Amino acid sequence: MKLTCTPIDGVMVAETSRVIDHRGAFARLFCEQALSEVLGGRHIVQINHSRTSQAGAVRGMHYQHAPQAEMKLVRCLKGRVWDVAVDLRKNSATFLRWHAVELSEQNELMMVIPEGCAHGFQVLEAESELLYLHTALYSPELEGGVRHDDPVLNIDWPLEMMDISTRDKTHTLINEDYCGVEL
Ligand SMILES: Cc1cn([C@H]2C[C@H](O)[C@@H](COP(=O)(O)OP(=O)(O)O[C@H]3O[C@@H](C)C(=O)[C@@H](O)[C@H]3O)O2)c(=O)[nH]c1=O
Repeated sequence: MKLTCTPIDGVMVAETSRVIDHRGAFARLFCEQALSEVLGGRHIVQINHSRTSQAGAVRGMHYQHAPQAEMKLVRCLKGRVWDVAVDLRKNSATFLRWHAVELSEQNELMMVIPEGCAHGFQVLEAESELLYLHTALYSPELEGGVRHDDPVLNIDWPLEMMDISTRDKTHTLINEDYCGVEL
């Protein structure tokens, strides 16, 4: 797995590849050893999958608060998505900056999103599927969110935004008192 840094500390892109032969293909989706530098002692404790029907649909921007703050590794198994990480770490040099990468079935990239960064995505092709690897258990009471259309973040979304959940439409907007996520 080849790892590439992004302008946001800890947000990384891992390149993977599949082996193709006459029967089809074989791919390694996760390797604790190859990702040991990224994981830094963390362990994958939950694997989730989502399918999103409509192109243009946006999910996010989500994170979990301590003590269940988590690193997520995200890849697209089917279709194409515009995957976005937002830095919410209060003392980070890139506080409130975002970084986006297109993830697709073809490019086989995996986005690494560390604790204190929110994650969201827009589906570029109908019926796109994502696979998530998580380093903490799902804890609904510790979920946090920021708005995908928050003017302070000013995230570029390639398509018209649609099919957004009620929860995602109602995350609190960032104001001048916002001081970020404590880890
Ligand atoms: C995230 C999650 C949801 N659920 C349930 C709650 C709800 O009934 C249903 C759908 O949940 P949500 O609306 O939160 O699904 P969704 O908006 O797709 O949530 C996901 O969004 C992206 C951006 C992420 O980064 C993920 O970590 C996750 O937060 O599934 C679980 O049982 N386990 C989970 O880990």
